[in-house]
Amino acid sequence: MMVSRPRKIPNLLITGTPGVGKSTICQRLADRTNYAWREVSKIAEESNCLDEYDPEYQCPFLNEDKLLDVMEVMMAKGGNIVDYHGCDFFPERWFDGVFVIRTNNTTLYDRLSARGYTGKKLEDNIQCEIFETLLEEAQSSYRPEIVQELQNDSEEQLQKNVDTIFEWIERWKEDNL
Ligand SMILES: Nc1ncnc2c1ncn2[C@@H]1O[C@H](COP(=O)(O)OP(=O)(O)O)[C@@H](O)[C@H]1O
Repeated sequence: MMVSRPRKIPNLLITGTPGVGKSTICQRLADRTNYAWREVSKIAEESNCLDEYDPEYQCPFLNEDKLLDVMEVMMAKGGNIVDYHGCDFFPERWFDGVFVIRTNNTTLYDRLSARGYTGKKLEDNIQCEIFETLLEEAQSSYRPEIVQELQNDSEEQLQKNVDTIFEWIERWKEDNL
């Protein structure tokens, strides 16, 4: 049996509806910390964790079990910034901090339209943000004290969010020496 040891550096989960700014935040954080930015969609694609195409949502089904096996090794030592628009299937023990990124509906609509989303895909993602689906998913999957919601509509908020997460990392390291 694998014995789990405490991590010296934390693992973070950055989650939220597509378009809220997860990648942008992760990129800046990774540059600043040298932690590994784990784009789950990319890992799934590169590691053949995608099953057949879902015509309704215009994206492939994710083989979650296979993906978790692939990621387990990466997560062991800490120093990971995991980026995904879902969070309830990861093991709770992987994460020390969970950040749910939020964006107001009109801004999100513009960002997703600019990305080429239309029709049901666009509407479903806007609904997902309106109904706070990812926030609820995070709150029901992780201890409330490790879940933080960050509003990310403007460049000013973007910088503030990166600072907030960076400071959280520094504090976590001090508290877990
Ligand atoms: N705080 C922000 N202010 C303005 N534009 C932003 C902000 N955060 C992200 N964006 C822009 O919104 C779009 C979607 O961001 P992205 O990081 O790709 O989102 P996600 O990874 O959640 O899908 C990109 O064009 C990005 O440049």
